[in-house]
Amino acid sequence: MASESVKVVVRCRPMNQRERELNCHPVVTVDSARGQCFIQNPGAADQPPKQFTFDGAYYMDHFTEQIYNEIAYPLVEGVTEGYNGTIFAYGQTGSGKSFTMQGLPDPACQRGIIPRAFEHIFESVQCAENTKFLVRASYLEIYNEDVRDLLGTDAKQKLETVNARRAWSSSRRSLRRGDQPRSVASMPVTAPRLWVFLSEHWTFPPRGPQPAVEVDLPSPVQSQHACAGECQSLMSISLGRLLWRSPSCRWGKEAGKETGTCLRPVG
Ligand SMILES: Nc1ncnc2c1ncn2[C@@H]1O[C@H](COP(=O)(O)OP(=O)(O)OP(=O)(O)O)[C@@H](O)[C@H]1O
Repeated sequence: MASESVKVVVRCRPMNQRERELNCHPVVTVDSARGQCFIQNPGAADQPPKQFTFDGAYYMDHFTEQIYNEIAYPLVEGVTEGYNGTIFAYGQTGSGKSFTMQGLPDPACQRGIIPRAFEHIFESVQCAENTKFLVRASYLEIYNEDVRDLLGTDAKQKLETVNARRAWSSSRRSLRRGDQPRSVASMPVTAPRLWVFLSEHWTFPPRGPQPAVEVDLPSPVQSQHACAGECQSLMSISLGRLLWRSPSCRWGKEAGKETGTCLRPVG
């Protein structure tokens, strides 16, 4: 596969019962070795099929296991080394997004990408030496313009959204403040340098007087979270790759205590 940061793969699902009953004919063929997909116009069988090339192309007989190993595995490995990664499925309703992402428990080769990634991450955590990990999971749904926390106490409650201009000016302030205690020039050349994303989570404590900014360093950086009490993460923005770590690195623990990763916005 090419080494671009964004990779696109396509998966063609088998026809469903309705399509078979309607006597539909497949118009898609796939050349997996070349990552190519061909679509034949059924009304113009004499014309050559339209050809599309992707980073990967999978047909109806491919299993999610193979897709995980070829596409998701390297990305999840990167996450365990401190890189950010996202996998998302896109397609019209009924095209197989849930089938690929969540999958079936049985047969095992069709288990989805999400449970496979969880297993992969926790295996890596178990095998790691001299590194502490903090694994957090959130499960949000964005439906139309509404955001809901599916793991929240009331999964039907819509989360509050913030004015983007206000969020950005606060983010800049947070970045400037976070830059000050950051050691850059004094970093020993031999220090274990990791490219780490600084991601910012806007959080809204249900019972707190002020919103807190939580700066989260993804694994393998040891991270303690600033947010006191119950908070609901609304969005996560990757702002840059900023920090390094050594085994003795310590991060702030309490909200408002401005050490390490812990920040509070001025206004
Ligand atoms: N690769 C596949 N092999 C076998 N069956 C599949 C495959 N992909 C999808 N299906 C089946 O097709 C149907 C629709 O798939 P799925 O529910 O994953 O679609 P979806 O894109 O998540 O739809 P929606 O957007 O409506 O939630 C399901 O019955 C699923 O089992």
